[in-house]
Amino acid sequence: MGDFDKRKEQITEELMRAATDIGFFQVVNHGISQAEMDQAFAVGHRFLELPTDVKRKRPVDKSNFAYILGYSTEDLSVGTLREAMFCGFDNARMSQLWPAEEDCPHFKRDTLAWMHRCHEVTSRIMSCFATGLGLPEDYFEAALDPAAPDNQTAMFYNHYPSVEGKLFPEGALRIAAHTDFELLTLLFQRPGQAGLEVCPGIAAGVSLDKRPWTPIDPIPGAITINIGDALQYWSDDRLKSTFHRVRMPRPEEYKGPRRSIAYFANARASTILQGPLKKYPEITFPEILAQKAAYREKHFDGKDFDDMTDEEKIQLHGKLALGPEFSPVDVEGEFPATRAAVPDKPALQFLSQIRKIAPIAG
Ligand SMILES: O=C(O)CCC(=O)C(=O)O
Ligand SMILES: [Fe+2]
Repeated sequence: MGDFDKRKEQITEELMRAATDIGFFQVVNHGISQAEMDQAFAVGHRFLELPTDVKRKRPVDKSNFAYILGYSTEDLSVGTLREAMFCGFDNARMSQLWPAEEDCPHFKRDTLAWMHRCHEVTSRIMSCFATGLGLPEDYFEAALDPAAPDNQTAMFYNHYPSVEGKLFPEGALRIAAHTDFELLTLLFQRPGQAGLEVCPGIAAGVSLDKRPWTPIDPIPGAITINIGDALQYWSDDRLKSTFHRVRMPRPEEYKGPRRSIAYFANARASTILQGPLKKYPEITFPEILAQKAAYREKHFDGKDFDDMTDEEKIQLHGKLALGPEFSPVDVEGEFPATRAAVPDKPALQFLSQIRKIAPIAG
């Protein structure tokens, strides 16, 4: 992305090609230095290495849709955990969740500075997508505004504990196959800590494990970027939200702790999403989640996302995130398609089940 202003047209073309085809890509010369990335990992470390009781002073807050904040551990398959600190921009909810200065000096200052750097990259990429979709280049800008009280962007400092010496079944995963819900994910990986894989081109009727998974190995200095469900919706399915997962290390691979940072850029809760082609009805992000939740209740009897078969996951993604059959009518009865009528609770339950957030044991 170097010489962005001069090369914007070419960069837009390349980003559109990657996003309309695979939906996952890596960018370099994006303006964030290796030193800044290392510093961000160090800040995340500084918090995640605190004693558990200190971290638990800022327990995860799931009170708002997909926008979860605070310290969480997730109970994943085979008894492994991902622990993470979820941070938002400096709004009312987040203000309760910053660690105390004496527990983790400068965490808030450093994290916010880092999130603003991620916002700058996001902003440039989204301006390219706006142009590529035939919209004014600042089309997405207001939806991403870090200062808006209903901003829903979250940045995760992730830690997947070491699996050294642990036994796990073949095919075990550190994160099961899923698509991201939001607009755009910026993922920062550590060299030598592989495991992320993608499976583009999902179509209902084809099981995930019957399709080839392609590794997205860390490239020093690069940012791995993917489209989320909300942007697929907002782009009339032109930009693709793609299934991905993190697999366990193979016998010959590094098995120590795995760290990543994920910046989930999201539209403000009040943003009305509808693509220029008007393929789908106007909707807000919280409503997308409510629709998914209702669909899941109706068709999968409230089944936990991690317990779904691949086929069911694909169905849920295809039908509701966004596939051609998407329509509020899918959930008629339970969810009138009026904005004010959509309750937030089912979406919330749905999300917490998908992410399987559970308090740390012991
Ligand atoms: O940690 C990673 O490499 C991927 C994380 C991820 O896919 C997610 O949190 O949605
Ligand atoms: Fe993801």
